[in-house]
Amino acid sequence: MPVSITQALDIIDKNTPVVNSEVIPIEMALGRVMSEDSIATFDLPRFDNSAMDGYAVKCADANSTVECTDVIYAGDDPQMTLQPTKAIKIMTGAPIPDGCEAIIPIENTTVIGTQVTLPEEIKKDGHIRRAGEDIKSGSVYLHKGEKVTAYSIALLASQGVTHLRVTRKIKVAVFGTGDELRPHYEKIAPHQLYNSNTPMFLARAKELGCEVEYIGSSGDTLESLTSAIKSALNADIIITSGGISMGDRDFTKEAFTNLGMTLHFDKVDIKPGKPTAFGTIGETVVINLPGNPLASMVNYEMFVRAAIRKMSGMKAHYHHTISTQMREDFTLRAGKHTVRLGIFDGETFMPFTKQLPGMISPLEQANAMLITTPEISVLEKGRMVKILPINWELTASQKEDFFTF
Ligand SMILES: Nc1nc2c(c(=O)[nH]1)N[C@H]1C(S)=C(S)[C@@H](COP(=O)(O)OP(=O)(O)OC[C@H]3O[C@@H](n4cnc5c(N)ncnc54)[C@H](O)[C@@H]3O)O[C@H]1N2
Ligand code: MOO
Repeated sequence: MPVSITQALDIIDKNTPVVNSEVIPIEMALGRVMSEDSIATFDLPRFDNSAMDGYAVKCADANSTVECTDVIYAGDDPQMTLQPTKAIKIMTGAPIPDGCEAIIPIENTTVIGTQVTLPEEIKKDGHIRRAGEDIKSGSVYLHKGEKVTAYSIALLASQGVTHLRVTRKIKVAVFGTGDELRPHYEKIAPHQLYNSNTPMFLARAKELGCEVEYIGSSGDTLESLTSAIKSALNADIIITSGGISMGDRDFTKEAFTNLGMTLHFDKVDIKPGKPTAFGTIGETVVINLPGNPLASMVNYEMFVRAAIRKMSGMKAHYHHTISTQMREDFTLRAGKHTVRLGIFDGETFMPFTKQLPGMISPLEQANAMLITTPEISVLEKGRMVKILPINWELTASQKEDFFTF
């Protein structure tokens, strides 16, 4: 019995372990997932400072002319106190002197020699950046389970952090099965075909932040499959394609089971990609995808991506959708949970009219997919639909329903 897409995702979630962690320099941490919270050890900004090049003044001196003989630069440690009827010239980022109540930007003053005429009104705290207004000492500024971005790195650097604990890179091993498959760098006979799935799996795993090992392709015999699997067993995730339906030489599942794989499901109620299987050998996750390129890509996006996110320790590891409208009317065959690839243009979504499980070109053009429930046979122009983006990561920390019905 096939499991539903939702059941399949639940099973993957439950049976996919999070990889262990390592400590690395922040410069190397881009795209990794935080294994612990980062707690601020000091306020940011660290001290009250000026947001403008201008004058440190007192509010009571508004609408008068004050004397200025001192100047404070960024990086100075000013041991001075501002007195009434005086101003101290100050640069952006410089610590404000004691007694300073506001900063007046240079362009709002009139300066003649040491005499500075101030505006009619001075707002208390104007143009002063207060210590801790960005991050308070002791607060959590990055959370366990978050992906490290360029901006997380900025925060870490601003706290003087050199290293952080993140989950290690996930090791993915990929291979295709089928005697007809040949690597793209060889000459082939007219009855053979190039293995396009394996390079696709490999590139996609890299895009998703994994380390990848290319096992190439295995023949259709049990022996050949067993040897390919054995050389992949040090991986965290093994992704294969082909050899999993009803054909006389479809031995993939058998070869994995012989090597100790617990099979958690071997069919999903999804079109295309019904023969998708998921198992585990110890801590290693195995996903057998169908050989048909479009079916394997769709189920990679649906299931492999979910497993990678879960394994990486991401808190927001569930698929997240965009709600949009149909660009034009679209008819499809009812009766199945169907995935349609298409293009989201920022306002509307339009599925491709030509999409068959063996095709490759739609994979390259699509940037999103839509999943319909069995009763749907037509999607009218303007109808609200939910889509899963392919080209960018949109994730949720709560499980979400992503079907269009
Ligand atoms: N009697 C039945 N036949 C089939 C069923 C079924 O339920 N009953 N399901 C069909 C469905 S749905 C799919 S999908 C395919 C899945 O088949 P396999 O996963 O066993 O894949 P293969 O038979 O090995 O190959 C299918 C197709 O894809 C091409 N292929 C395989 N690997 C690659 C690769 N690495 N790169 C490019 N192309 C690849 C292969 O040459 C075949 O054309 O089964 C249906 N049949
Ligand atoms: O999964 Mo198959 O590609 O549905 O025909």
